[in-house]
Amino acid sequence: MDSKAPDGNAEFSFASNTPRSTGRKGLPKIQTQDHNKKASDVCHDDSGTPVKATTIDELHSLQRKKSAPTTPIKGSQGAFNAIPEEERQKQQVQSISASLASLMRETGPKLVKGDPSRKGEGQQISHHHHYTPTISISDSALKLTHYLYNLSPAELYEQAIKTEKGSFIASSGALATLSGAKTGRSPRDKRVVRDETTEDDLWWGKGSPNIEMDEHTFMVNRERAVDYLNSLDKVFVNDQFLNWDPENRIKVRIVSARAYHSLFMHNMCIRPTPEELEDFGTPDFTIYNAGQFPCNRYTHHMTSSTSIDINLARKEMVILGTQYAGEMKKGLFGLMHYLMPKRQILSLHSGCNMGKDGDVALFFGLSGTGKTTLSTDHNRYLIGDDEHCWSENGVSNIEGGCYAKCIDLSREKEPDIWNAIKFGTVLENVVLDEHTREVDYMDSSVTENTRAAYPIDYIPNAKIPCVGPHPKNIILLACDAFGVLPPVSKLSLAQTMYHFISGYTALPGTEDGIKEPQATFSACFGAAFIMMHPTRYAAMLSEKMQKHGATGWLVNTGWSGGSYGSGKRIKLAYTRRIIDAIHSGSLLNANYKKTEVFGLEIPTEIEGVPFRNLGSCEHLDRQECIQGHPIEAGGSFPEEFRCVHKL
Ligand SMILES: Nc1ncnc2c1ncn2[C@@H]1O[C@H](COP(=O)(O)OP(=O)(O)OP(=O)(O)O)[C@@H](O)[C@H]1O
Ligand SMILES: O=C([O-])CC(=O)C(=O)O
Ligand SMILES: [Ca+2]
Ligand SMILES: [Mn+2]
Repeated sequence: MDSKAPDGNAEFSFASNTPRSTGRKGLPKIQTQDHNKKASDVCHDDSGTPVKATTIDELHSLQRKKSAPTTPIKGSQGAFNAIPEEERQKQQVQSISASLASLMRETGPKLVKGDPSRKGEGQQISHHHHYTPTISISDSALKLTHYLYNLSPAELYEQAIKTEKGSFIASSGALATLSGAKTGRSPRDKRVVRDETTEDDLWWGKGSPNIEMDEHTFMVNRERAVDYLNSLDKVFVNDQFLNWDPENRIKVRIVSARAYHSLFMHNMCIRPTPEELEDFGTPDFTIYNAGQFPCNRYTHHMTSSTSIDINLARKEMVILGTQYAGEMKKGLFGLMHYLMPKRQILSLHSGCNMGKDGDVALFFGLSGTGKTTLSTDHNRYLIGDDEHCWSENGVSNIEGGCYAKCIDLSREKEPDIWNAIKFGTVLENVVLDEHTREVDYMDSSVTENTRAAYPIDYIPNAKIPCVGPHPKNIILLACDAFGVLPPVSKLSLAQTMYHFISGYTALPGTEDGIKEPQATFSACFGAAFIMMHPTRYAAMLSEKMQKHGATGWLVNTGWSGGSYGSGKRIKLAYTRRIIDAIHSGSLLNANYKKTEVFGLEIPTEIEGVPFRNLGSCEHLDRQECIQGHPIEAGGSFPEEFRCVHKL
């Protein structure tokens, strides 16, 4: 990465990276009529060229074209140290066998690549083993496990629809699916192995998100997950990357039972090119997702049927008893919160975008405060919506996709997210019309925490590769249901650190079982994911902000001047204008006054934001109060209306 301004710098130049935003010149015209065609050429049912197949099976085999290799197969090109395709397949089977091996038994698993229901359709059966579907083998040592490796979205759709109840193709083309009983993360069931490696490095005890577990218990759960996965007909394997910073890229393998999980991770992690996949080798970290299978409550430490276990020494994570896909995403984020600070790189629960002049903004905030919504800005380049690293070289996205909340989603307010919900996108726990398969985003019958997971390039102005220079603005988002915080305030470095460490928000949570708004203080705006003590991250943030001259802001995306129940949430359109004024630099130069309560610097006015005293609820518009309070005639600003809400 390079931290220079975009002018003339390929790394940050947009023209080559965003062809979608430019005009589509030079596309061939579609021929709708062939004027040379004579009337006698008109096709009749029996006059077409017959299909080149004599049986139905042959016809079906014609339907599937063999993908041309995207890179020449090196072996056949006579390259020197190239591995022949057959050898590469053998290595892949060995690598995945090693991942799925029981640590207690000497035999197995016996792996076969391909779909068990499509025997003979071009699947590669590993040497010696032959699938014998007529014999039902109960002995795990003899049973074969099929694995489906880095399937494409289309293949994963088919798998999901064939075998996972609750999978539907929504009218938009997205794959609608259910995550089962858990529709949010389970932070009370997130455990981390405490051993010599982690004893001193990690944050333990009161306030820490890391519930400790011992190595032995981890192995019990690991074995349980591996046995479960091997007992299935087939498992999905994804080999992918984390972190767009090439120097700090992490290789991850996800072994899962559901096509939904495989597609989710396909979208959320960085997708390797075929060339990169050839050299993938051994993963740096492996997730075993056996979420349909519970943990055993007789097992030490288990307090429910759910356990999400991280073992940093073994570089493994085991998921039992929850199918909520966000556990995988956030489990890997936890890993980055451990690995990156060890390399002096700050990991951040933040969104990130960049203006046309290369000015980068970070958006911190707890779940639901607006990181995804506000970083997805049609006038700026999206670097990422949720997880980033800030290194000596600048910022890089950890992920390859976005995970947007979609409750009450509308095309008008969030057009880019709306348009990203199309073929390939996973739509979790939404409600759809049983006939038209149209999604009702207002419907929270399954959960308030409905989600869409899509590859970042589904956003037209995504910045690929997802890296950028050092941030200029650090925007702390708080969704304040109590209406205490002003809509925006400028922070000193000390105030930024104070708010970063306390991480205040009050909104309906993502986490399982929390539905009513409640005040939350979550260190680093993501205490559930940090691994070390919050001051460690805060110190790095402070140091980086000082070094690169970044300005801190506190933006309230919730209620202001009146609490939840007595008004409405601040309109997204107004929040966007506040954010625009931060990006443009106009807010930096505005007039400020200090509030008595927090000593916060509050701008006296913001262009396009119809309220005058930003610290109280005299917030008026020509037509309405920003918070939806009733208005009456006779106010002094802007002309004649006044909000009647009394503080
Ligand atoms: N004034 C506002 N500012 C930002 N978001 C708002 C505002 N009013 C309503 N919203 C809604 O709040 C939600 C913010 O969710 P968003 O997905 O951006 O959260 P997030 O911070 O990315 O959370 P997570 O970390 O869980 O992904 C969206 O549904 C958005 O439409
Ligand atoms: O992890 C999830 O479920 C969604 C998310 O981004 C968060 O909660 O911060
Ligand atoms: Ca988000
Ligand atoms: Mn998040």
